[in-house]
Amino acid sequence: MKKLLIHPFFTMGLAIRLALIVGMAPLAVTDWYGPFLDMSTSALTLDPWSAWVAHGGDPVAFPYGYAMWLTFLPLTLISKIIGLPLLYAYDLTILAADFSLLLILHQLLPNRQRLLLLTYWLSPIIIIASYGLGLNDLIPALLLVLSMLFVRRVKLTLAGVLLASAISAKLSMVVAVPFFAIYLFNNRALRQRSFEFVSGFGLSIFLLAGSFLLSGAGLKMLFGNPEIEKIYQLAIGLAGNVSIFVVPLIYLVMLYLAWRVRRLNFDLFQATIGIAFLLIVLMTPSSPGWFVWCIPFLVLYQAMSGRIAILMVGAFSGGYVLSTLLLTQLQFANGNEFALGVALHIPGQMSGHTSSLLHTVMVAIGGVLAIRVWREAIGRNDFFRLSRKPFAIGIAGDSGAGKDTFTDAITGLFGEHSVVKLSGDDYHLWDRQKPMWQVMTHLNPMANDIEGFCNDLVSLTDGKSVMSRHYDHKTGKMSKPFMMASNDFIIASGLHALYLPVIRECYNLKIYLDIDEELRRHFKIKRDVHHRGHTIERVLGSFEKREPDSEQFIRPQSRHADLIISLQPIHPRMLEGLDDKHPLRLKLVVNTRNGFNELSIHRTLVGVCGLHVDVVVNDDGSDVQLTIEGETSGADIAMAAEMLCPRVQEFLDISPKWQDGMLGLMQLITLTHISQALTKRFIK
Ligand SMILES: Nc1ncnc2c1ncn2[C@@H]1O[C@H](COP(=O)(O)OP(=O)(O)OP(=O)(O)O)[C@@H](O)[C@H]1O
Ligand SMILES: O=C(CO)[C@H](O)[C@H](O)COP(=O)(O)O
Repeated sequence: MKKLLIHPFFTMGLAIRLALIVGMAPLAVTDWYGPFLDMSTSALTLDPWSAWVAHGGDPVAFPYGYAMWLTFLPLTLISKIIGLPLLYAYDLTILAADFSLLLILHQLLPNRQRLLLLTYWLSPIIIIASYGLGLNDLIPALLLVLSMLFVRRVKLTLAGVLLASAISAKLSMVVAVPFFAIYLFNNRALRQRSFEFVSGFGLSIFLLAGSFLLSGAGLKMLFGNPEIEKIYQLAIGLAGNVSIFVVPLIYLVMLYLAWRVRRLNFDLFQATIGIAFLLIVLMTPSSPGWFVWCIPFLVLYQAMSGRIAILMVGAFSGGYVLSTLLLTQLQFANGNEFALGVALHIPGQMSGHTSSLLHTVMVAIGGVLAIRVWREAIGRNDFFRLSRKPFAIGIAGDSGAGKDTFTDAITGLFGEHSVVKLSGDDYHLWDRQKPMWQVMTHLNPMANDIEGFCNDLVSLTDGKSVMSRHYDHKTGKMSKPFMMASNDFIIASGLHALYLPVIRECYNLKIYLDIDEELRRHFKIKRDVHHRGHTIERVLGSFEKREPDSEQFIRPQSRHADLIISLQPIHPRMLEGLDDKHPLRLKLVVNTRNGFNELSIHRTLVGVCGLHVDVVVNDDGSDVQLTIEGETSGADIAMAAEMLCPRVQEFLDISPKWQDGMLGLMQLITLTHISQALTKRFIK
């Protein structure tokens, strides 16, 4: 923040603001807001609107709710006590809101001080609307952006309270509500907690709007405000009295498009609200203050897009300055006035034409900006791609290799709400007691409905639901069929998950679990005896019986994997005479076929997790082998993941479950590969 405040652009913007606060006396403040605030603080009442109208005040003077009034109250009261002109109390409140908005944008765009100061703090739209014309649109804009920041930080109750306050400050902010609803509802992780937002929003609306609704005069001022009619002005007349209102039509289309994106990320969320505001402002004879609503969104867009966007917003702002000054007079504190049309000797009608021409240019630039925002923030977006097609991971390996354990660990990262699991065990052709198992093992593809597995996988990757059954390892029987819906992530695991070429085609990432054979037998014996009700003799017998099928059908699948993960004991003979008192000490050997960022992984695993890592890379850099040893915690692995794959962080659950030790490292390595595969999908 220090960097922001000592930058010359900050000083320049502040000096301009202070000069305007001293030098200007905008009519909106001297004729409307100032007198209203003066009267409302002379005799404090909970219904200043009725008191104002009863004293013969202009009904258009303060058509806002409690949030707006309460924002101005403290400095108005203080200035009355210390005898400062009320105009300063008003301007300083605006300045405080303005500075707060700068700081919030700084939170959203850390390390972009120069750009932020150039595009926000020196924005002529903010300066002219707020300090030249005295308009108060910064207050609702600040509350709205603050609400979005708290949504991003998953402080949803507070976000709801702030959105309700933004609407109370200015009814137009209601435009953003459906976008909040779509964002929260379509994002499964947030949907679980959306009641927090709803309760904060509902309670605040009840308190802020409920008491306002009791004020008949307040309601009249709000709904009698001619500004509201502006959204109906652009209309296409049909037969009789019926017209199509263009602005509501565009707004509804925007809502539909946002809804169609099944899962919005934060960039998409703020981009859609920004576009909605931009289009509404451009398609109406909007007040100069309305443009202020778009500025925070345009700042975020300029940060994302770069130079051309900055130039376009600069041209847009230039058009705003000229057209506003042609149509609106500036009022100075010393009683002088300034009208650009008069200064340039442009006759009244001409200045209207010139202003309309400028507005047309602004609509053209604004329209292009809206399309660019849509294209860049929405088209080039991981979530958008994910929403079109789920991300499918295939995990194959022998019985007891750890497929279910690993699947559950990956699910813990994304959250049960975002994952659908397809298990090969559910496609065994027969229940446990069927005689067919005397002649065939589960490892034989013929003993499984691999076609059914494949069809269901294809349907799920196509976003369709499937009818599935579950094989219960306790009873050895299949469950009744049930409906299984597709989801953002599909994890298909099984003995034959990489067996058929057509199955392999479905995956974005193919993994083979190549666990050390002794370790696999150790894990399987423990699990089958303790959890699946088998005798030790039967399990030992099954190893011999299954070995030929394992060699023929299971192990060759590793050839097709992008990533082979092998859990091994540190010493080859460590499992002999093992007891439960001494924990197993394991190492992880990872082989990847598509090359990956082994140098940064190496650095991070050593630096952040304190592990020992060996790296072997083949000649062309495509095959990489990592051997990882040591103890590490889930918290350290989470930190490493933030550094190694920042782009996938917003795919993760609100509180992703990172495992300690080797399982956590398997999660991390897999996440780096998911990130890589998503990037590939993004480039294609
Ligand atoms: N990474 C791991 N760390 C510690 N224990 C593990 C790990 N992977 C597997 N295990 C142990 O091995 C046992 C078998 O794992 P799991 O049930 O996940 O294997 P599977 O491949 O799904 O087996 P199956 O195909 O027979 O269902 C588990 O009960 C678990 O205790
Ligand atoms: O190989 C297996 C899973 O991959 C199992 O052995 C198979 O599912 C049969 O299970 P159970 O022995 O509990 O009936």
